[in-house]
Amino acid sequence: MIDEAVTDNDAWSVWPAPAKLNLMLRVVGRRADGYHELQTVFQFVDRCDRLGFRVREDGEVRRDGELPGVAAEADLTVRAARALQAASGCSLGVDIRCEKVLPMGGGLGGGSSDAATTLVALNVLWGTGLDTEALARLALPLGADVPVFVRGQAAWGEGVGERLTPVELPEPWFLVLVPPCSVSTQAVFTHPQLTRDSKPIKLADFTGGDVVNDCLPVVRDEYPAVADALDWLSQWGEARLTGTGACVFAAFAGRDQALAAWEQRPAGIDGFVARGCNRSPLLDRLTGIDTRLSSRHGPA
Ligand SMILES: C[C@@](CO)(OP(=O)(O)O)[C@H](O)COP(=O)(O)OP(=O)(O)OC[C@H]1O[C@@H](n2ccc(N)nc2=O)[C@H](O)[C@@H]1O
Ligand SMILES: Nc1ncnc2c1ncn2[C@@H]1O[C@H](COP(=O)(O)OP(=O)(O)O)[C@@H](O)[C@H]1O
Repeated sequence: MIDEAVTDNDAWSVWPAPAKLNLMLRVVGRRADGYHELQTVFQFVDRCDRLGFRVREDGEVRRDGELPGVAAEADLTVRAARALQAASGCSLGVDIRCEKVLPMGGGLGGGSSDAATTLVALNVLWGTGLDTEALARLALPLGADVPVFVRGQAAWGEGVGERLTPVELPEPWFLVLVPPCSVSTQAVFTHPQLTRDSKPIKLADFTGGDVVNDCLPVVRDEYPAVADALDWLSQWGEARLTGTGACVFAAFAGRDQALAAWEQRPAGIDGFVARGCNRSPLLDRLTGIDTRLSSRHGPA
């Protein structure tokens, strides 16, 4: 986290890195390499980390500021910048600032989104000119969720999340709760009780109401704070887990209803209200249509 707010000016170019929600998640198999085959639906929300980039002539990639628990060399923004340099032969470098808004390890994909925004923004700022397919190929080794952020469209995802089919979904308001615990993705996927053989479904089953997250029973059992958040949220509608958690969410028809529920939250729980978006704020930034961020920036 950096003290100085990231602001657009002559030197720094500022780009959003939105969160995602997994509106459902089925674990339908396990590959030889231990990774799990999933079916999931990704939708973005207009709650974003903010990344600042300042191009350097000397080819160095540097993180400007600290991110607690993440060394600069392990930072997905730094790794993404290096991957783009290597793939394109670009001799330029960059300073990268990250104003962290999204909780880390919460199933909102903040780190993956930061990586994707770095690829998309530097492709413009460095003039490397890779097309979306090439950027998505660079994205996958950085993390299973990075390609969907590069493409920037709500999607039906299969495989480990790399086989993506764009979908048009309702765009409700969400109340997202951030329970005071961190869930390890790896721990959930290696848990002996995890269901790994769910029957694959079709998109129509999801739109018809099949919104199960197969990770939920394991996460509920292991993390009482997540169970409490789900129980509280379920008074307002279907309470769901995003990814492997820890964040949970429920959909509301309007912002006011979501905010009214938020006002009544139990003590000691963090969270926010945000709008679901089929088109990511990153894609809007890329095409210069930046209206969603300014008009829809979620409260709380
Ligand atoms: C589950 C999902 C759903 O969107 O979200 P999160 O809860 O992490 O946000 C993702 O597939 C997570 O993607 P991502 O967070 O990029 O995972 P990675 O860093 O690639 O993997 C972390 C670890 O989880 C396990 N893993 C991950 C994805 C997968 N399909 N099968 C797995 O078995 C592997 O042990 C891997 O070492
Ligand atoms: N720029 C970054 N922002 C957040 N996390 C990062 C970043 N770079 C590396 N990481 C690592 O990635 C992990 C997963 O982060 P994140 O994508 O936010 O959560 P999740 O995968 O649960 O949605 C973090 O715990 C952190 O160790």
